[in-house]
Amino acid sequence: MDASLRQLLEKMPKAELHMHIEGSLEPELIFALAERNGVTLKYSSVDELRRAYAFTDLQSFLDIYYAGASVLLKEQDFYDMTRAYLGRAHADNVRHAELFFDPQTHTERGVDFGTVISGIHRALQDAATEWGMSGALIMCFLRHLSEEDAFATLEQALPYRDKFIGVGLDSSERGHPPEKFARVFARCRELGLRLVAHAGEEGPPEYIRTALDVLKVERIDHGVRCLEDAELTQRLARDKVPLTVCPLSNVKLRVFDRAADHNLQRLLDAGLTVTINSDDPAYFGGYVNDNFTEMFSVLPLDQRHARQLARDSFAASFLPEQDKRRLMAEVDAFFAQ
Ligand code: HPA
Ligand SMILES: [Zn+2]
Repeated sequence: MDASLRQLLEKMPKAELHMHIEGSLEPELIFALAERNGVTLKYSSVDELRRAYAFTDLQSFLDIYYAGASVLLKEQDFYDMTRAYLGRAHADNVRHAELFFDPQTHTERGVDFGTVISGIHRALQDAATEWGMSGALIMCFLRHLSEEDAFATLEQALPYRDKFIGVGLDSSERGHPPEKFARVFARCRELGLRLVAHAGEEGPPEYIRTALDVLKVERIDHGVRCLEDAELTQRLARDKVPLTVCPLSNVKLRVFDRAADHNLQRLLDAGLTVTINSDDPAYFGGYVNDNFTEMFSVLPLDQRHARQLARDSFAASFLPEQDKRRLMAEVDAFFAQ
């Protein structure tokens, strides 16, 4: 890729819409927090932990990801983790970040819901004050757990309703179809929450369809397997349902064998609204700009694609309309230079 295209990708204003905050925990921070909190890890060093990041599928990643999150106990731990991510995102010129968090990973270990959300939220407030970066939180339900568990989590979340804008669905996809959470999502909808779900990452296109029809989600996280179903692809294009695509994640979790095999270009050619995101940057080998530069290095994408991806990152966000328009105008001004 030529240097000027790389510069554009790195410097253009962008939003990140698919990032699990627990997936931003770098091994160094995991060890620092383990020491601070007296938590014993299965790994004896940062290097040994990093060497364990050789995943074969989604589940092999999730096992290590949940183990890493076990060092998070105090409000300050959640703050420090989020602060570190936002600093990296700011350096990548992320102007708006919608972050997933997994409360059940923490409440299961006896950490209070309020501790989790308060620490993450305080870091977002500081990033807004210091860097003018906006942010929002999306609470994810772990789909390998029960509907009852999800309802209990929603109850715990309600006193903090002002601190998150929506809900999502993550963790082990296969065998846990969206309809398992139909009633929880219906309740969240009544509460005025924004709705998203992971679908069509490892799971079949059918899960994308039921996420739309049964859960009534507004965006699909990943969704890359939609291309296996022509009618579904047409529907996604026609209805402008955004897909939050995470290229390095897809390669690390073997959804595609190599970056060059990624279907990003075909998704764009099909007229879909696509955004590029980092998913779990500490585990998958890069932050959002690394995802952009990798895809533009191996696929025949050009400056027009870059502009479209930047614009659509704001268009697909849950920002108020006037903020979307302002940020998309900034993208246009940036590319007009
Ligand atoms: O990519 C993912 N898929 C499902 N669950 C997850 N939880 C963190 N990252 C992911
Ligand atoms: Zn994800």
